[in-house]
Amino acid sequence: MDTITLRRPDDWHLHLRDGAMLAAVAPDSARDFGRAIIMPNLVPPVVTGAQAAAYRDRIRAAVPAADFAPLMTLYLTEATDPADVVAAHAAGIITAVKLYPAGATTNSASGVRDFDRVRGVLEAMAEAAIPLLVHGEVTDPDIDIFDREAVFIDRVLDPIRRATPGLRVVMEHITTSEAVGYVRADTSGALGATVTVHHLVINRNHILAGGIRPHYYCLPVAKRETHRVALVDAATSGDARFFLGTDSAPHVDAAKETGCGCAGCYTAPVALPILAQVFEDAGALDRLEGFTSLHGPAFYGLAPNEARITLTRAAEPWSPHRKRSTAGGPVTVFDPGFPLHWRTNAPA
Ligand SMILES: NC(=O)N[C@@H](CC(=O)O)C(=O)O
Ligand SMILES: [Zn+2]
Ligand SMILES: [Zn+2]
Repeated sequence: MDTITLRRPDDWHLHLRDGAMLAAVAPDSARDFGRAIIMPNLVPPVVTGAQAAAYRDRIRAAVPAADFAPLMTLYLTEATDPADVVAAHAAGIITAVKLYPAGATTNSASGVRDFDRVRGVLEAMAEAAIPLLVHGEVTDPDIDIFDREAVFIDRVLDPIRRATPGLRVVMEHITTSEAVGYVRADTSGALGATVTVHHLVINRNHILAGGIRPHYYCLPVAKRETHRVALVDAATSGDARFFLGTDSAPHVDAAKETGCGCAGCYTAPVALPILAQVFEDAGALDRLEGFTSLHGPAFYGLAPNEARITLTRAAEPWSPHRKRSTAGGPVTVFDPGFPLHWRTNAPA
């Protein structure tokens, strides 16, 4: 039996939803993670500091607060008031601001259409060192869905960064070798990227070959195998610009297994066991702690967690719960397609 002990991980991209779904899923993240960047794409979205504070309090009420800290974000719209963003950050209510191109993903209808209209907010954020977190896909219907991330980098992200010197940016849930290359080529020190668990494990064949598998459908959609390999290489390289953001995104089965299914994979309950296997297979278990627990805090200017978590590898695989039950119906837990030998010490 092997064990590894890590500083308690953080999740730098997490969807906890609200209400009954929040109550059902928040404990899964709080068990293994010390902090999480909470995505603001509720319906309606979290757009003001006051709304972020209220949502933070609902999250705190849903989990035993002692060892889980929600780090809140605001959803950037063309009507966002720079002064509200700066004040919410100064008051410690928010950690970052999230940019969704309008229509790019789940609950993104209020996102940005005309990037010139958020220029003032972005400049205020650069000034106050507030990170911009980016869902990096163009929404132009003429652009093939598998190309939307790469095109976003050229058409949107790079121009925004050039126009806003000093702006700290996290490319969220990267899925392509182009994104890995863009981060690696950066010399500003102001660019990072989160990598999900599922994008380290699946490629587009998992979604489409041999039958359509809605629980592997997420956005950005998984790409071909060469891109998955590039992501594993980035995550296991020790490069501190890459860190874990699970993008754990629960939807009830009824919303996934339907004629027009929602995007999102629910990975929180199995994220660390899967990651340990990915890093072991890459011969990089010694770099797991950097990816899960050190690089993210460093980018955000925070100390790593003091608490530790132990992962144990047993010869016999264990079987995670396949469903998380919620008041709205069951949510399917992500299946990596390989046996899980690693397990966290926290109660399952
Ligand atoms: N990743 C997803 O496929 N879905 C996320 C939204 C997002 O992160 O883009 C969700 O909120 O369900
Ligand atoms: Zn997204
Ligand atoms: Zn997300």
